[in-house]
Amino acid sequence: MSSANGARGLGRPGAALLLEAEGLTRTLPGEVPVTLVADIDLQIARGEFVSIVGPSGSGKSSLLYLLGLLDRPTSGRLVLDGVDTAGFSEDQLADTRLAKLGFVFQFHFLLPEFSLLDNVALPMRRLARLSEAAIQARALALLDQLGLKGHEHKQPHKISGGQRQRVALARALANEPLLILADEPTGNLDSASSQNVRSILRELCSQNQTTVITVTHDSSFAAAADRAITLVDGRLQP
Ligand SMILES: Nc1ncnc2c1ncn2[C@@H]1O[C@H](COP(=O)(O)OP(=O)(O)OP(=O)(O)O)[C@@H](O)[C@H]1O
Repeated sequence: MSSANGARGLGRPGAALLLEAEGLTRTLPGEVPVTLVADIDLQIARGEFVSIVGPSGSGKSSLLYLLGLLDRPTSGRLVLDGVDTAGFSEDQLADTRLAKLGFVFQFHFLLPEFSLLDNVALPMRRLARLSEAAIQARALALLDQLGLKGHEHKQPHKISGGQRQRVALARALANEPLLILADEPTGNLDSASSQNVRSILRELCSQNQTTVITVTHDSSFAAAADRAITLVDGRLQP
């Protein structure tokens, strides 16, 4: 991990840019408007592993939601994979999230009535790029890769918390995203499971050139990242 924030430049000079934010600001309207994040300038390269750190309430999740197209900025620009997202309709945002992004949250958000296999297959079925046979084969391969072979037909309540988080990770990887956004992905896990999820994310970056941005309070996570960026009161620290 670099010691400096490197917030305004790429963590890997010369690497291709995946994401660029310029003056990104999100204010909630109201009698007293609340600014969640302000004037965020940030460049993230393909294959970079970035962790967002900072005190509670500093705007980390708000920034992650903006970068993941789950929320819209009130001002500023966000370019993802060479495309300015400013004029995107809700459908375009949803399509981009489905095709290019993968999400992992502190809570797994697996569908309880679905098998693990169907949970992982769901984003691929929505994207509809593969045949049903190929979708099932890929879901099985991902579950296998994440150490869940033999559990495919179980429902999420039949496996452990660490296993559920690995299923959530398999689901996030289903459509081969360019970028994984993870909000406290190890927040509910014991230390062995945390270590496991952390090394899987680290490997993804190194082997597949998948970019990972994670919000974390876990100092081991921040230490495993290529770069940590720090938010205080909604602003990036230089
Ligand atoms: N919908 C909302 N309405 C009002 N205030 C909000 C809303 N969402 C977030 N905030 C406030 O915006 C600030 C940033 O919140 P955010 O969740 O992004 O911070 P965080 O750094 O992720 O916090 P934590 O580490 O505790 O999860 C906080 O002060 C929070 O209370």
